[in-house]
Amino acid sequence: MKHSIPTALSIAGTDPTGGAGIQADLKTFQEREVFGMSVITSVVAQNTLGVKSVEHLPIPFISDQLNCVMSDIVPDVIKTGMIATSEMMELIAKVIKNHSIPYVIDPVMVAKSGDHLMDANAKQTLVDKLIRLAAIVTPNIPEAEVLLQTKINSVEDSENAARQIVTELGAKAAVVKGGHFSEVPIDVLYDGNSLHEFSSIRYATKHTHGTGCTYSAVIAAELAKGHSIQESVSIAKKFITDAIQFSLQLGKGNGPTNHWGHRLQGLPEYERGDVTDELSCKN
Ligand SMILES: Nc1ncnc2c1ncn2[C@@H]1O[C@H](COP(=O)(O)OP(=O)(O)OP(=O)(O)O)[C@@H](O)[C@H]1O
Ligand SMILES: Cc1ncc(CO)c(N)n1
Repeated sequence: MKHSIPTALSIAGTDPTGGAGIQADLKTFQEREVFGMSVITSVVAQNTLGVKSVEHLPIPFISDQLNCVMSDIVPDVIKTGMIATSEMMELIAKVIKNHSIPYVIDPVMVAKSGDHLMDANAKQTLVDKLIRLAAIVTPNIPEAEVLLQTKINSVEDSENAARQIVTELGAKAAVVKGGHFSEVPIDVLYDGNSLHEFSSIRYATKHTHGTGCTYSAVIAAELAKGHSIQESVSIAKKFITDAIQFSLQLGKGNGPTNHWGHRLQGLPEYERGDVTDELSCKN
């Protein structure tokens, strides 16, 4: 049954400080006016400084969570973030195959703090079992390098990588994010037909914890509304740029982005609350 409002399911790990993982996804879905749901794969004790410890939930319990959602409110889109083990990936692949729902993969491997969030041997399972089911895959540069066993040093390399994730690994589309480039953060999308570039200015800020989660959650939300891949990525790029620009200055390390930053664009400074405009900030 088609719902009256768009719905999105995030399957991912947690961030108790609220900037990444499931928490970032739900905040983003809400900002995009999509009803957000979540299935937790791993509970992560982390903050803006790093990861302290991780508890993977048992496979039968992840399966129960998935069944509860899928048997009751079938989402218009499914997004996965942190999936740490091959067993979790195999379970999720089965669920995705049983439904024809657009599937967004953020292939989370390593947190900004450098902590590993995916088992080394699960990387091959990701390629073998999940990538081919994706409507779009959203790797950052190090993740695209792992997926393709190649080096990415330029926008041209990103273009080749995005194309290869589609033609060789079987996803319908791929966007290679440019956050790890040292200069302009250019994201490169290959939608199965052509290449598209999305760029913004680079903010000299350390508050980029959860940018990838937030960005892919916007793409998922827009796909749930029926937008095209190209429109969805374009909206995601604007949303994340605003979220980085209007930083909250929270935490002792790499702080979270501002999920309501898009609402502050154009408002006079005195109406923005306690946020920092990274454009006028001397870092
Ligand atoms: N300093 C910055 N200024 C402007 N845009 C940025 C900056 N850093 C990242 N971005 C943009 O944010 C989005 C997410 O990219 P990024 O490469 O940071 O993802 P990520 O590494 O997966 O993030 P995370 O692992 O923290 O969730 C992309 O659109 C990227 O271009
Ligand atoms: C749970 C989780 N997912 C993704 C990331 C990457 O930002 C993170 N730090 N934590």
